[in-house]
Amino acid sequence: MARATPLLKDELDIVIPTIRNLDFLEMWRPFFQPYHLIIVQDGDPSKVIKVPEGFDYELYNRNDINKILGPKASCISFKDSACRCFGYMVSKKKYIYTIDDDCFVAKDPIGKEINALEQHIKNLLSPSSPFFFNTLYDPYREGADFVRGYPFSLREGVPTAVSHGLWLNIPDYDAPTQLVKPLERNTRYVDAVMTIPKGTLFPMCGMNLAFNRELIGPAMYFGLMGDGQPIGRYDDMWAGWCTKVICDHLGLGVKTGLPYIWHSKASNPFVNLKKEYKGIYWQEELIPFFQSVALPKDCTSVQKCYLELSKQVKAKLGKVDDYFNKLADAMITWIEAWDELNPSAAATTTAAKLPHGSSK
Ligand SMILES: O=c1ccn([C@@H]2O[C@H](COP(=O)(O)OP(=O)(O)O[C@H]3O[C@@H](CO)[C@H](O)[C@H]3O)[C@@H](O)[C@H]2O)c(=O)[nH]1
Ligand SMILES: [Mn+2]
Repeated sequence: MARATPLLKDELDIVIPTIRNLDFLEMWRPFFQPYHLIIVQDGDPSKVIKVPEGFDYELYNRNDINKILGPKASCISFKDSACRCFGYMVSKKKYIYTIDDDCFVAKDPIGKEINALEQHIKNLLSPSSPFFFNTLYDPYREGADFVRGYPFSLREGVPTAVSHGLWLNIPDYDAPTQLVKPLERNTRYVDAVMTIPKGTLFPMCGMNLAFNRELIGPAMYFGLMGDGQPIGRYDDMWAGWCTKVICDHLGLGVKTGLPYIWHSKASNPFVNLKKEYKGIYWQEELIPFFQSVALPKDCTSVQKCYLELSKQVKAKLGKVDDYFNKLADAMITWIEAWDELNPSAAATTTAAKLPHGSSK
């Protein structure tokens, strides 16, 4: 029987930020080989990154990024995994999956290898239900449905923009938690996918993440981190907070849960603490800011939402630290660069029809 064409084979790019050889791909070969990879090489551009034979990929190092973006390259972080967002920008595909190079194929409770990419695709291709919580989790999953009392007017759901996967073994803990619980491993496999309700923020981890680039790509800017910046390991968090408020505004869904990957390497908690510590107290001001963000009705595209967000970041967070003035400017540069590299798609995302006529 002819082998079925892998789902979204020509509509999805896999983006990998890296500072090392990509031997980890050997384990993913059965699942990733049919797909195009975009490798964003961080750090020393003269280092040669070895990619296993048989993968179709494009690789960008810092020299390439500077050449392609010119002065706008200033918005792409250096010496931090945040550089991965350059891969989102240069991709021409509808979907993105991004994974770290210390993430491997996990096994489910019956020992079956998990095709994380396949599960993310299922998550992205089925609707989300942000306006009313379904207690039986994902109602669109085989063998589940909406439970009694769930309004029929809401059962159509909304388009899914983001699929946030999880991790067995090394959990994505912040440095203080890592220091207090150095031996803790995540062994709990929760067989669930759920939509994060509208109005609720979440800590988006970039390790095992997929999204619909056409719906939400311009919001997936992994904020300025690494070399020359006062903070690290908040790039994905920043992108997640911006993405969620924009998804809520445009009536798009964000899911979390399956699939799991096996996260193999715990990074150094002391190095992590140095990177994170400002973020640990800044976020006590950032979260109330994002919770109070109101985007005007005329923000009908991701780009317009993002530029409005940048304005509010500068106005309300610039006083927290000058870093946020820089970040607000970098957010604008990111959109300019995005639209330069993606002219046809620029400013096209329109607000999905909100059920119940609900609006901001
Ligand atoms: O300077 C760098 C360092 C690393 N990378 C690449 O980025 C990912 C993640 O690196 P690593 O696994 O060492 O980091 P973690 O502490 O486990 O995870 C952090 O990364 C983010 C999640 O993706 C988040 O901030 C933390 O969870 C690997 O692919 C490295 O090769 C890099 O590009 N530049
Ligand atoms: Mn890691």
